[in-house]
Amino acid sequence: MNAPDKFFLPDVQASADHRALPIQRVGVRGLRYPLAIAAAGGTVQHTVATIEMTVGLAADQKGTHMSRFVELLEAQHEALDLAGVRGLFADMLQRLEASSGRIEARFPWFVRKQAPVSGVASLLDMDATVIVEQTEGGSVHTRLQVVVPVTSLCPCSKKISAYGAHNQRSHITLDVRLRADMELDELLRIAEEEASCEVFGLLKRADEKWVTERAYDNPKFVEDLVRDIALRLGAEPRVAAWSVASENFESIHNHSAYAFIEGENLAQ
Ligand SMILES: Nc1nc2c(ncn2[C@@H]2O[C@H](COP(=O)(O)OP(=O)(O)OP(=O)(O)O)[C@@H](O)[C@H]2O)c(=O)[nH]1
Repeated sequence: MNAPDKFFLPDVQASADHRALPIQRVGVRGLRYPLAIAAAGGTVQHTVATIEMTVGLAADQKGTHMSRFVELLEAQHEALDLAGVRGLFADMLQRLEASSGRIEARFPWFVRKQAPVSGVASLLDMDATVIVEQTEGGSVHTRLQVVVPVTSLCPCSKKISAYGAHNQRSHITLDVRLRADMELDELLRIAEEEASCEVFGLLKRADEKWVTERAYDNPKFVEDLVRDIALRLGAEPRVAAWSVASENFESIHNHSAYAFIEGENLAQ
């Protein structure tokens, strides 16, 4: 079927608007697309991202040209590192004739880990989000967000009990605005190192003994988790601003313990 001749189709989006109201963000969201992510060591991980791409719209313009966001993704054939996402962002502003915008790509990220005693390898999955944004007149910011699963063991329960201590899985969300690029795996390691213990996809009995005893030796409140990770991010020169949230899925309640902390790193 021949596409109708565009010369006879009015371009409503390009028409004028008279309400004197600029729009900060307009575009597409909930767009699921396969993405190739360039990771450390030259590896490439293929995943599926849920994408939001928006731009600012001037007060005198009726609509943005939404087809162009998807055209940009269609034209993306190289694996993306953070510089690549910033390049896609610059192309978006240019293609949509905009001076502000935001790209957010949320995707599952897999890390291959070795069990602590047996050394058996397996994958750990976590949620990751990359955001590149520029507000009107502002500079381009790159943000990473990861949700890391860890074990937390309660210091109070350990202190007051004759034996044992309640412990549970926790989700720790690290959100960093970068001065210089970091790898997702670096943020994962910071969260795991400050937890009672890290978690693994595959553990043999010798490993299970190791993780059980390590958690017991590293009791952490939800407050400890966010403060200890905040100290690490606060000391990281590649981070300009950060927030840490921990949700502990308490094994003694039908609700979670939760803490959130945020801060900025003064430029060195
Ligand atoms: N701005 C805007 N566009 C919409 C809306 N609803 C649907 N559309 C999109 O309008 C698109 C078509 O408009 P454009 O992207 O401008 O398409 P086009 O004019 O043929 O392409 P260009 O010549 O590149 O502008 C479709 O892909 C729809 O997804 C809306 O609420 N606002």
